[in-house]
Amino acid sequence: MRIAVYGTGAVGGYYGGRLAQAGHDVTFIARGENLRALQTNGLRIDSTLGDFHLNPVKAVSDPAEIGGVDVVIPGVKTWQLPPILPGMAKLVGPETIIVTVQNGVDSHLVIGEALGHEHVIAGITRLFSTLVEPGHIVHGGGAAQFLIGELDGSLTPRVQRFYETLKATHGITAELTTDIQTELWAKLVMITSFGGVGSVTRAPIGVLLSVPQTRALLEGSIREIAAVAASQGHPLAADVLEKSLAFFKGQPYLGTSSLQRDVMAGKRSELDSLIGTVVRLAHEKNVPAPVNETIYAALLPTELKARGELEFTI
Ligand SMILES: NC(=O)C1=CN([C@@H]2O[C@H](COP(=O)(O)OP(=O)(O)OC[C@H]3O[C@@H](n4cnc5c(N)ncnc54)[C@H](OP(=O)(O)O)[C@@H]3O)[C@@H](O)[C@H]2O)C=CC1
Ligand SMILES: CC(C)(CO)C(=O)C(=O)O
Repeated sequence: MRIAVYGTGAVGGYYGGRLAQAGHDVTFIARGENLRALQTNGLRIDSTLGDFHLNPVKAVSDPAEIGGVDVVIPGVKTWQLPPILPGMAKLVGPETIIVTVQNGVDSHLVIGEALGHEHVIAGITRLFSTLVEPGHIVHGGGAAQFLIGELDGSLTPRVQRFYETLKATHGITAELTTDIQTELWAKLVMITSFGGVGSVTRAPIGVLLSVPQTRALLEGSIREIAAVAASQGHPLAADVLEKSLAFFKGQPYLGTSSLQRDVMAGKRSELDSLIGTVVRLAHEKNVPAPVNETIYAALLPTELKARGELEFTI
């Protein structure tokens, strides 16, 4: 299968690396030091599911050098998606599928509006991965899940084919769903509560669960987002709270989310596409969301600073 990974960071690099390791024709699109490292030393992945080093790898800066592929995996953060859409168009032929991996509930819409909804399959990834230095990814924790589904729920040959490809790939736990929209909301519940409470407290998940006050914040956030999901026509299972808490309990004591790691590093984060989306939709539908509103407000000053829209030093 011809695959292009647009944005070779923690997630795109991990899944693209595994697919390349399995023998697929994968080209990585990267920039800066990361591109230079990939072109010079290849892609190194240290993973609890087995370390590997791909050298050489196909890595370019300009998607026009690749042309149309079977599958595009955009590996960038949500706020980095709009600038890459013109480049992504160069990878898309009549049969190309674009499979999202982003947290949040609207990356598939952003891409679909620009490049055609018919090309987009939504995906959800669950893994703990970090680009620790250019060309070098560390995957910790357990399985690296990749759940995919057509947006209308149909089991088309193309979604089944990509599912079978993922399933046959070592280091990827593939899942196929007929209700990806609800799954996106279930993931939003989990990542936004975990990421939001972790970001304001600067504490890992083991601590958040063990301190009654922060556990109450987690639970309050989960309940609010579940109510927002229902208001959007995606009611979640009645046990969403229990399931989210069970997922958190299964994580290492020091586990953090990608949102929290970005906030703590002073980098621009996915605050707007995660907590911001919850707050905006709650307002629109008059759903009470005091926990998420407070977390959003508390994180906004440092987020604006990271975006260069506000300057302060203390
Ligand atoms: N990390 C994780 O464990 C998980 C992350 N996710 C989600 O996956 C998505 C990706 O996150 P993650 O992999 O952590 O992010 P990373 O920051 O590690 O990776 C994004 C990569 O895309 C590159 N990039 C951005 N814009 C461009 C561009 N115009 N041209 C070329 N390369 C570009 C970045 O380069 P540069 O550094 O130069 O900007 C970076 O290398 C997010 O939506 C996140 O929420 C989901 C589950 C787990
Ligand atoms: C759920 C979690 C924490 C791991 O997949 C995640 O999505 C993230 O870190 O962005």
